[in-house]
Amino acid sequence: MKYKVIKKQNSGNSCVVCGVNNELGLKTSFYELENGELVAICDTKDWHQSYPGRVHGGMSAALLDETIGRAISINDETIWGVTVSLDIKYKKPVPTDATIKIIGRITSENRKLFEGSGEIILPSGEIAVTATGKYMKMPVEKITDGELTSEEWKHVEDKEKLEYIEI
Ligand SMILES: CCCCC/C=C\C/C=C\C/C=C\C/C=C\CCCC(=O)SCCNC(=O)CCNC(=O)[C@H](O)C(C)(C)COP(=O)(O)OP(=O)(O)OC[C@H]1O[C@@H](n2cnc3c(N)ncnc32)[C@H](O)[C@@H]1OP(=O)(O)O
Repeated sequence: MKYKVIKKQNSGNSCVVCGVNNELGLKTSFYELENGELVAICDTKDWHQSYPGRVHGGMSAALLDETIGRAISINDETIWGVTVSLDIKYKKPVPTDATIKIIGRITSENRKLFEGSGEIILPSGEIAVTATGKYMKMPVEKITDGELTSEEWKHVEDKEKLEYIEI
């Protein structure tokens, strides 16, 4: 199904998942959709492998962790969190040199914690990895011991603006 993109989220600078200046990272982009979910898109590379041709399970976990963790900011971009637990199920190999999508959503929230779920979707449309995660809400100044500078957290325009994403 095709969903309208409501907003592209900001990118980090050095983050292994979303950092635009991390040459070995996944350089993932995140889009808020009309259905209230977050979708991430990235190109897996040879240097993200465990076995040849297969993305390292830790990279898949990092992608799901960040996608679920970012989904909380769809309704309030001042909420940040740190992961307290993450449960991953690897159902199919994720190939290197592929464009993959990662979906994340929030399933529950209270004053201190939030929980969510997500999936990695292969180019074929098959679900390769699923996850559930729990996060503790924390002000960004407490997470980083620093300021949220425009270098560390910025809007990056796509070469071609994505209007819709097919999931
Ligand atoms: C400045 C620039 C920044 C720009 C950022 C750029 C790029 C970043 C990329 C993306 C950013 C966007 C969003 C991404 C979101 C997620 C992505 C990945 C996030 C991570 O990659 S993050 C790394 C891994 N993660 C950690 O690094 C956490 C390490 N850990 C701790 O730091 C502590 O563990 C802490 C603080 C969590 C708790 O410590 P604490 O001392 O406060 O804990 P304490 O025991 O006192 O618990 C207090 C109350 O929480 C309850 N509680 C605790 N744990 C619980 C659990 N598991 N389940 C249920 N309840 C729990 C207790 O029951 C108690 O409740 P009560 O008060 O009611 O008794």
